[in-house]
Amino acid sequence: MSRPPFDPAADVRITHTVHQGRSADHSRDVILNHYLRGPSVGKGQHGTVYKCWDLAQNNTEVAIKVVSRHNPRADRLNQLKRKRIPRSGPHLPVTDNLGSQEYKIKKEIAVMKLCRHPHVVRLLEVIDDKLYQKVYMVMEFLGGGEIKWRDSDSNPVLRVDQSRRICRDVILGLEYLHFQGIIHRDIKPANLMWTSDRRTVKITDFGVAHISAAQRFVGSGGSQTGSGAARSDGDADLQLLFDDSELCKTAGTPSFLAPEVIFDFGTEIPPLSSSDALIAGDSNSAATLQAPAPHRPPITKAIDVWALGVTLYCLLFGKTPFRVESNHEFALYGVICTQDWGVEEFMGFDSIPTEGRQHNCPNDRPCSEGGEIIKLLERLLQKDMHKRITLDEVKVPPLEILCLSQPSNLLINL
Ligand SMILES: Nc1ncnc2c1ncn2[C@@H]1O[C@H](COP(=O)(O)OP(=O)(O)OP(=O)(O)O)[C@@H](O)[C@H]1O
Repeated sequence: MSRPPFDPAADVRITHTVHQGRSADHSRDVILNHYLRGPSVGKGQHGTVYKCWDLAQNNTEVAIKVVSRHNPRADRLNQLKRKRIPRSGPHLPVTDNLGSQEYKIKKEIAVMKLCRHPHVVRLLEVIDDKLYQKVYMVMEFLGGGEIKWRDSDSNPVLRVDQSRRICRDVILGLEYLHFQGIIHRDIKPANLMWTSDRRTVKITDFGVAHISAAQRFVGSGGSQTGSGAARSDGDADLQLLFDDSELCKTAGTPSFLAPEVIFDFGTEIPPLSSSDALIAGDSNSAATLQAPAPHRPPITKAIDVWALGVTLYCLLFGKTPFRVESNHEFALYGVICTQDWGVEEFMGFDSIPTEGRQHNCPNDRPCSEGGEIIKLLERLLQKDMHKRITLDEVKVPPLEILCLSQPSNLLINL
């Protein structure tokens, strides 16, 4: 078997013994095994994340996500949702049951255990507290926080070169995930975090990620569907945990969902109120609407490429490309599936001219910087997943607008 072109998967310690105590000094801080617990740095749907220090490793900073193995409230809600949502009919349920809390944690850990890459948050240890039914996920600490991309008036706060650099890091991380058969399913700025020195961006939050046996080890180019096969016992275990039919379920964040995920909303568009008309479109928008394909396209890693396009748009313009004025999710899905996106006159905090949509520069002559980026966006935000650019293609000149071949050298000061 040829060696994968990336580092081998991380060695993640699995610990079943748990000692919890208080530090001997006045602070009486909580100590869990050899980790000193600091302040909470975030709360997700399923757990709380704390900044901690690894006392056995020179007080290295780590982040520990604490999750309850069982979350009766979430499990009950899941059951209720399953009962209330009609199984037949033209639309997929918006909030599919992705399984019990325990199943979710198992999947998140299985995904993170496969990963060891400079642009993917690293899982270091899992502490399994059977007595108190808690799981502690010890990760590298990302002290720079989430990417901030807009101000309170939805104006961009990042320069174009900064946005390019962020996307470059995400592409390298995604390329690695996709090679492993991992589809992240929730790429968006909130799941991209800075290291403390703000030099590197890492992909985080594998809460809805999926490992597709069919798409494992097939590279990111060529066919987006792939045909990988299980290679080891470990792979066979992953196949048991991850069922590819789950990929059809709607998971992720509405504004970032690819048209193929919400395909049914493009075939039968819910009525839009006049206020829900596309508000992203402007005089520069290319008005051609793409008719949905007659059959549901497969759900592949191309959904992450679409979400990357939405993310790049957000960083450049301070807003999402598809928007409806009401908070109506179905209306938004209709717009994503059937409407085109528009661009403003300038992009980024440094106001680089976009020069509108549809740049037709000859292949031997590059467009302006803004023009090249819009060309890239056109190919990332391609509604037909078969025509959407692959990550391999993004790296080929002249599209190599994100300087993927160059070492990262841009320090972001925010
Ligand atoms: N490795 C990390 N280092 C520093 N802060 C982190 C790290 N991981 C998560 N956080 C912070 O903790 C917050 C909660 O993260 P978490 O993954 O639990 O929740 P989430 O992103 O809302 O996902 P979910 O919906 O799956 O619970 C994040 O928004 C982030 O601010």
